[in-house]
Amino acid sequence: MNYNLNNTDTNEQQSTSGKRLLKLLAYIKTEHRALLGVFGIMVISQTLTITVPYVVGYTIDHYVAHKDFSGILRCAGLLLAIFLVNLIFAYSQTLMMGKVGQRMLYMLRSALFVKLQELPIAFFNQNKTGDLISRINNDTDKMNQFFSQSLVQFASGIMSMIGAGIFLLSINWKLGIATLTPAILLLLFTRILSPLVKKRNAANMKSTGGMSAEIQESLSNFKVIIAFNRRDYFRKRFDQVNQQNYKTATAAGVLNNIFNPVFSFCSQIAMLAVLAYGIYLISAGEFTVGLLISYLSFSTYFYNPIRQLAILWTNFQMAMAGWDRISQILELETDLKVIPAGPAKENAPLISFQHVQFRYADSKEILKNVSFNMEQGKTYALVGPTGGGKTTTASLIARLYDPTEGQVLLNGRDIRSYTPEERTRKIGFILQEPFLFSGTIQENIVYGNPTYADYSATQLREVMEKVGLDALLERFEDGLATNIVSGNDGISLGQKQLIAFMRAVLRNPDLLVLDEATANIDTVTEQQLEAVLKKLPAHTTRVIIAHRLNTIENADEIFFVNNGEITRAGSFDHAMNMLLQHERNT
Ligand SMILES: Nc1ncnc2c1ncn2[C@@H]1O[C@H](COP(=O)(O)OP(=O)(O)OP(=O)(O)O)[C@@H](O)[C@H]1O
Repeated sequence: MNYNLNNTDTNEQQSTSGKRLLKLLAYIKTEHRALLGVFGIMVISQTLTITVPYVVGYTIDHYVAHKDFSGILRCAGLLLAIFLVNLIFAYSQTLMMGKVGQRMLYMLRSALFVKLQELPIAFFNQNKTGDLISRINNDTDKMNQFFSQSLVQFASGIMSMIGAGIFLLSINWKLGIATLTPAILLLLFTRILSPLVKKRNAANMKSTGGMSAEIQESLSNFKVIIAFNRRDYFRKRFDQVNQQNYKTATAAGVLNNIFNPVFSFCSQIAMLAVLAYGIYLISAGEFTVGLLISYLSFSTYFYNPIRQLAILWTNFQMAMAGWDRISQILELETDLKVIPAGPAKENAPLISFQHVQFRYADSKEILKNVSFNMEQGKTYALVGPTGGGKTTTASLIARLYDPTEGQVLLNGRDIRSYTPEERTRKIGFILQEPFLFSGTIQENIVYGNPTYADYSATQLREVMEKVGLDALLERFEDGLATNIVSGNDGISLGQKQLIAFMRAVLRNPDLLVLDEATANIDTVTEQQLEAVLKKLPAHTTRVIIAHRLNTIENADEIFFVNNGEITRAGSFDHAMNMLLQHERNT
């Protein structure tokens, strides 16, 4: 399945953006109370604000003209009251929307993180970590900025425009039309440019994601870069993505910034129209000075929000481009679905590959029509040349991927019919490069193991002594309390493999897969590890992938994995002959 987020068809993206917007509304639905509250406050505050120019005009025509100072004072008092109420309203709105924005940020980041936990390994193979981090950090923040800062201004701007528009048309419809005509041109201008603005902002976010991926890649490989003196190479690569980001940011900026001056110009033209036509109407005796002053204020109330809307529209476009990138992840479904369990075959082997074919996305066929069985309690070894397909076979046994064709059966039942919990309880997998997270060894080895999650260090040690893991624990100075820092060098690869080994054995699985699990371990420790393997319950099946041949000497059966085929290699000597034969032929 194609999980590549940067390789989706842009047409497909555009056609679904309406649906995505609906999904965003579904997210906002949980905030409906806060949004309704803010909206209510906004309606009152805008209604009050819109009366201000009218009160000013009325004061000029009725009190200023007749030098009625008490009337002027009463009006000034009324205006002060309106301003104070609006001050309180504005503060409450900002506070409420700030919280809505933060809650949205929290919700979106959680939803993204949960989704990432659900997605299969193929997704992580096809996408760069840096780009994913950029989506979780930067793109969600664009949405937060829009909701916490821009949405209120956006909505109150529109309300102010509607109110001012009504006043402008009702006071004098001819003057009203003259004032509003430039706004219609602006609307057309915005409609024409908006798709391009969104596209350029999306391109900019994509290149920010690319830059983040580049930084992540070079920081996580800095030792190799220094060891091979490849600093210049990576500097050039970074320079390329940085330049690309600069170009896309400039291209987006050119369009983002075009609205403000054009909008200002149109509002100035509208003012000019009001002044010219208004003065003409006054001289013809059809209008008063007070009304003209009210009119000028109303046109400001109409055009000022438009100018703000230009900026807010850009923020909206950026938020939407961010939302597109976020919802691309949220919409993904894992293709490793749990299917309904069919009847299990009786007396079935533990693992059975039936006509299995497999290819990675965009790769050639890695396994071609492969069939074999693995029985309970036996030890199997997978041998073969580098890149032959051993890890791939083990990954299919653990259902890290599904076969492209054919079936993998676990205890006679399609492996796809087991829930991830059932499957991981049955199958333990020690990867070539084990994953450890920051915490103590104890936390790392009871990871995902509910049986020992609440055990004290002493209780856990007792369990480990019974299965012979205590000898391995002694390799660490502070035993179970030894601190691990993920991604840090305080621990060797061999030590990491030991911890992963202890973690897998403690889960007491029916099937234990060791993928090069002893490749970085000294011979003495390897013997200790073998002793633990021998002490495993009789029903435990072991699948060992190893290049070091002594590791597989005691296997009950050896499979030779090469060129898409898996062949029973029979005895150890026969397997060695096959390997040697292969080396001679290549
Ligand atoms: N995530 C992936 N995406 C695409 N191709 C892959 C991926 N992982 C492995 N391959 C390809 O699949 C083939 C088999 O790889 P695999 O890791 O299974 O071999 P292996 O026998 O375990 O090799 P090694 O002994 O070096 O560990 C190789 O050609 C490899 O390039």
